[in-house]
Parts: sequence; C-alpha cells; structure tokens
Amino acid sequence: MPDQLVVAAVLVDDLVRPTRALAARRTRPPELAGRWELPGGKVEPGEDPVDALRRELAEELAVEVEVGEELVSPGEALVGWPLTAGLVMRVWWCAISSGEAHVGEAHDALAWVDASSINDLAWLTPDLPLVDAVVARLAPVAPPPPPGTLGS
Ligand SMILES: Nc1nc2c([nH]c(=O)n2[C@H]2C[C@H](O)[C@@H](COP(=O)(O)OP(=O)(O)OP(=O)(O)O)O2)c(=O)[nH]1
Repeated sequence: MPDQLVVAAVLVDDLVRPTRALAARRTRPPELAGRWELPGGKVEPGEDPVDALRRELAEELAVEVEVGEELVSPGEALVGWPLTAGLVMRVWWCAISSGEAHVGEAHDALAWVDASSINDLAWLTPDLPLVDAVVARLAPVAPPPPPGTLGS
C-alpha cells in the first residue's frame, strides 16, 4: 500500500525574510497529545496536496494562506519527509493572507517561535529533522533599537 500523504505548513511571519514560525500543540490521539507539530493533516483521496493544505489550515486555524516554496527533504530520492511507518509528509512555507491563527479542536496551544526558541518545544519525534531545516532558514529577530535612538 502506498504511504498516506500528510501535508503541513511552516507558517511564517514573512515569506521573504522569515523570523518566526507557528508551532501547534496536538490534542489527540492520546499518545501524541501535548507534542508540538506543524499545522496540517492528511490529504484526502483524489485531493490536490496544496488544496489539502489550505483546507487543513482553514479548518484547524481559521486562516487563509499564501503558499510559498516547498521545504524539500534532503533525501533526493524521497518525496516528502518520512514520519512513522506508512506516513510521509510534504511541507510548504506559508504566510497568513487572511485571518489570525486561532486554536481549534486539533490543538490546545499555538506558539510563534524563532530560531532561538523553536527547540524549547517538545516536537513530535519525526519532526526533528524538519525543525533543523526550519532553523537553518530562519533569520535572526532584529534586536530592539538602543534607548534614545527612536526618532533620531
Ligand atoms: N499535521 C501534522 N502531522 C504530523 C506532523 N508530524 C507527524 O508525525 N505527524 C503525524 C501525526 C499524525 O499521525 C499524522 C497526521 O494526521 P492528523 O491527525 O494531523 O490528520 P487529520 O487532521 O487529517 O486528522 P484525521 O483525519 O486523522 O482525524 O501525521 C506534523 O508536523 N504535522
């Protein structure tokens, strides 16, 4: 049987110079509850993967997105990132084009994380190589201007 395709988004603040990405904490099933993931879900039979991504983000977070480049896995022969047996995940950089991310039924917390905080979360184990690839692409958050420089 072919792998079931899962699609997910690295939802970032800016597609050109991303500094923060949205992580979501799962509520189910019990063995995955409490672990952090990239929002997304399973592609339905016959569904286009990018359409599935837009559907999942609308259902789970109530946002519409601009879909950017795919975050391709390093194994050239592989399409997508292997998860647990029987599941493979394709991932796209996305930015919110409409709405504000809200917690739905699939998640009980959302967090915008930057390169210095993304590894503080308890990610699903199969996501760890993905998190490394995201960190490699996140730009540092600009430090606030020193006091006394505003307006000068
Ligand atoms: N969405 C998502 N799923 C992930 C990630 N990492 C990972 O191992 N998975 C696994 C968890 C699940 O076994 C599977 C995705 O299934 P899901 O439960 O999110 O899919 P779904 O929303 O379509 O829900 P359902 O139809 O199964 O109820 O992929 C990730 O970063 N994001």
